[in-house]
Amino acid sequence: MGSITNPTSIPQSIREASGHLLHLKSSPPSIKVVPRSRGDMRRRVMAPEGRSEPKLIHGEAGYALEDVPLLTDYIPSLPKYPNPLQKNPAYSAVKQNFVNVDDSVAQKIVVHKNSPRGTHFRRAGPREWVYFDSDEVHACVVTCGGLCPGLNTVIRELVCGLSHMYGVTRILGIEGGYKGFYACNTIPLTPKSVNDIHKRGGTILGTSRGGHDTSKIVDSIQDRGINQVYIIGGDGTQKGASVIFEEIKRRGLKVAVVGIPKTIDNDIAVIDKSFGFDTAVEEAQRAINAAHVEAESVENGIGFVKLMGRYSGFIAMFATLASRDVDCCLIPESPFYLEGKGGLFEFIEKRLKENGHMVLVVAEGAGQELISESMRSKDHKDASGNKQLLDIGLWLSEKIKDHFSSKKSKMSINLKYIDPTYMIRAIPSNASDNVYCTLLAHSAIHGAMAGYTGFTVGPVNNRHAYIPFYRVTEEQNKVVISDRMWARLLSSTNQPSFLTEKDIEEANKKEEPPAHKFKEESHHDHHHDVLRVGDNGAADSSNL
Ligand SMILES: Nc1ncnc2c1ncn2[C@@H]1O[C@H](COP(=O)(O)OP(=O)(O)OP(=O)(O)O)[C@@H](O)[C@H]1O
Ligand SMILES: O=P(O)(O)OC[C@H]1O[C@](O)(CO)[C@@H](O)[C@@H]1O
Ligand SMILES: [Mg+2]
Repeated sequence: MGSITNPTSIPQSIREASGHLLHLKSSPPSIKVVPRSRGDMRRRVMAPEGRSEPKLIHGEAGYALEDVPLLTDYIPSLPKYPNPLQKNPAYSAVKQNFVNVDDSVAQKIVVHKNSPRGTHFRRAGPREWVYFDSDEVHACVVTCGGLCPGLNTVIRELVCGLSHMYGVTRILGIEGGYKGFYACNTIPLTPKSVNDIHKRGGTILGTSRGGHDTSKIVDSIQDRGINQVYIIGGDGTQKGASVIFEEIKRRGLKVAVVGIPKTIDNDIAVIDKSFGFDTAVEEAQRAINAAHVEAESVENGIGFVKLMGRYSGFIAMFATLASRDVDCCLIPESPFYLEGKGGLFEFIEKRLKENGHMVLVVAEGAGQELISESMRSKDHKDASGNKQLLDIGLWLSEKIKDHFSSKKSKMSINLKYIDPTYMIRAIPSNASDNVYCTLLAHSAIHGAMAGYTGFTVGPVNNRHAYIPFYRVTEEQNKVVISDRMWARLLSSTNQPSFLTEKDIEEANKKEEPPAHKFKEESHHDHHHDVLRVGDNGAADSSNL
């Protein structure tokens, strides 16, 4: 048995700092330094109205812990219990059952001799003491937003993990997303009922956009006596979870609110990558292969594939990098133009002359400004307030066809358009995503049992961590076109960047860190912050 420390015995400096921060009322400016005590530098970041103050603990050499709330922050005298994992046969041979209470995960792993240690998050994992007796737990699981491979695996692993690790018997599935709390049925979930759901795509609970009525949701949680809420969803869902946490805290309820990040677009900030992303990239290969076969079988064939990616072009970028058959990849983050020197039409003509065929991949959010210019369309939104995109695939296919069939062009082309967008997210998750989903679910459960709340769980540099909601909702994860990963794509496809000097300037400006981030970390390698897949984790762009 390893380091056994009471989870409430957070070091004095940390407890003082957290307590101090929690009780201060906000006022300008956005960052304030509170008095230092021996080597412990504490800095306070103001929260928007209605949101809890962040729990920030600063230590030596620029160390910063962005901690997550504990139920005991607002319910001080909660009883605690020894973690039942100590007696669990599955864990009997484990050398260190519990993570050290001081363990934290560094957000940046590429450092220089004199660079500050930077932001850290609390490491996920089981704690020696828990704040829920197993019989007392009444958990619920809800899935919100769009589909993503692996949703059913996470549901399964939450149910089996709660049951097998902590002996929990009362777990409720909320049907139909957030509005299901007050407008749909619930279903009891047991290890038996979820046994083989991971083999199916979609979510057995159903999902929805919109319908986030905080009071009704929290009323429902309170009325049903639910005390652990597991919320699986994307950036919008995590914002919703944050509001639910605040309301639960305001009412003083002993309810842990845990977010599990889900997004096929990989647009959630801080975490290495989202579950289902690898599966989606793999499935996209089938469409790209088909496009390639079609294109190379005819004269001047163009295989054109549209993939998902509303604001972030990760699926298109990674599907392109994985495939090697793609001649040009267009993503929302990188502007492009059609006509004239250096434009897309000129490149298509050149590539067709060289190779006789080509494959084009476009993320659905790419080139939206070009379409809206030409169509003068209205801004349509979905039920969650997300912008409804114009179909770049159909629009661009027509534009390419029109261009090459015009009198000006001396080349006739044969374009085949493939739109597999929903097919890549409606499938079950692959093996590695399944394992990832298990770790996410287990980390989420350990956190809730240990009394942590108001957090999203996820891997940061390959270590699972508890991340405060505000950190995953304040910005979206996007492909950074001034990073070397995008350069790798450009050199792999050998396509033009379509960027003007002005675009490059804009791209660099967009990398400015949010205003509240600490000075210590803002002056260096910020780009590592933004491109997790391929930048921060296993495939660190600067190491390849
Ligand atoms: N700012 C917000 N505050 C409260 N609830 C929100 C907010 N934004 C979104 N939600 C709620 O979260 C749920 C899911 O949001 P959304 O449809 O944007 O999907 P998502 O979670 O971002 O997933 P994805 O985009 O990956 O499909 C919806 O029920 C929506 O009402
Ligand atoms: O049609 P739906 O279900 O609203 O989902 C489409 C959107 O969901 C996502 O998969 C995730 O946000 C986007 O890529 C896509 O634009
Ligand atoms: Mg979203």
